[in-house]
Amino acid sequence: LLKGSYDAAKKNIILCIWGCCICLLVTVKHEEVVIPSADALRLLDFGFNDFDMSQIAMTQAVVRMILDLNLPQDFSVDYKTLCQWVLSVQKCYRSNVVYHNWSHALHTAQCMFAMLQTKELKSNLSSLEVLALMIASLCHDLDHRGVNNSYIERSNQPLAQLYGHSSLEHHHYDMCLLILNNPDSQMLSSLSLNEYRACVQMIEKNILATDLYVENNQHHMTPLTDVLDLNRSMLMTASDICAITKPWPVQKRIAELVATEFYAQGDREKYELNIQPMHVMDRENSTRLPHMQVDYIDGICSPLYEALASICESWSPLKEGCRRNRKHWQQLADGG
Ligand SMILES: CCCOc1ccc(S(=O)(=O)N2CCN(C)CC2)cc1-c1nc(CC)cc(=O)[nH]1
Ligand SMILES: [Zn+2]
Repeated sequence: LLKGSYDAAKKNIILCIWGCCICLLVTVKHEEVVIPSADALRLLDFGFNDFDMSQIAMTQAVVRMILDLNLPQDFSVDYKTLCQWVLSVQKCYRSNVVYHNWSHALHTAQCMFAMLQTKELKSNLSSLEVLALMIASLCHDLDHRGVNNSYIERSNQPLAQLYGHSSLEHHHYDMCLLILNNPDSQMLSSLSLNEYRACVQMIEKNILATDLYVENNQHHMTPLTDVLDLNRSMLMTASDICAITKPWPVQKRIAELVATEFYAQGDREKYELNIQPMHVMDRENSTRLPHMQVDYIDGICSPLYEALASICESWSPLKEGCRRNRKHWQQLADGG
């Protein structure tokens, strides 16, 4: 009897080892064969755009970026959880929003990835900081409705009741945590408690940093504010607004998407809320668009990209792209 059960047990063990090998092979093969390389997807190129990519290709691009940053190895994230997490994030962007959608999230994450992969940055950021920056880049506009904070506050949407200022950014962060804590997509499940706390705290700061129009004047920042926080929010903003640095045909097309979304909000303010929309959101001023873009570049974009290029030479393409687009917008503003 003993001998028999021993043989049966041995057979089971061999079977299950075989099983593991097979599924391991499939996983490795699956990962190796299906996900194109960063070069093939042009993920290291600041001129990257995802206009001609299918939903699947966009998912693969995110998986490739996370794999190339060694994050699954560093934080023992299994491949299935990684794919589930990416797909969940992708699903929580609204396809009926013309600008603040999954394509914008991918553009933001790809710019972050290209900056992170420069030799200067690779060395002096910890893997945990890189993880927090990539998660925040992908999640920073989750479930965006195509309207800004002031519309939400003035239209008394539930979100306004929920949060005071920066209501949208708080909502994006909450959605990000929701997905991270969902059993099938727990990317952070292997982190220690301290690592987890540090990571979600950085993710919150990174997402709140993308509220472009919050007063960032110095007296709000405590004198001891960690310079790295400032740098992290500079990296987040640089990635968030990277469309202004893209080749002119790409910048022109994205500006049209931004304008379409802004004017749709302006229309809703006029006809639903009976209030006068902000200058920027009123389609009556659409002839002023090139002037506004020049002001946008001079007021927000150039100072940021000039500063970044002075910190890290490899980021100069962002500054140059922004300068080229300013020339195009200035020509249009001059009636060119
Ligand atoms: C393209 C339609 C017009 O787009 C703009 C018009 C004005 C300004 S602004 O910096 O002068 N400023 C913003 C703060 N408001 C409170 C006052 C006005 C920015 C943009 C703009 N923003 C983004 C980021 C979403 C992308 C983009 O390409 N352009
Ligand atoms: Zn954004």
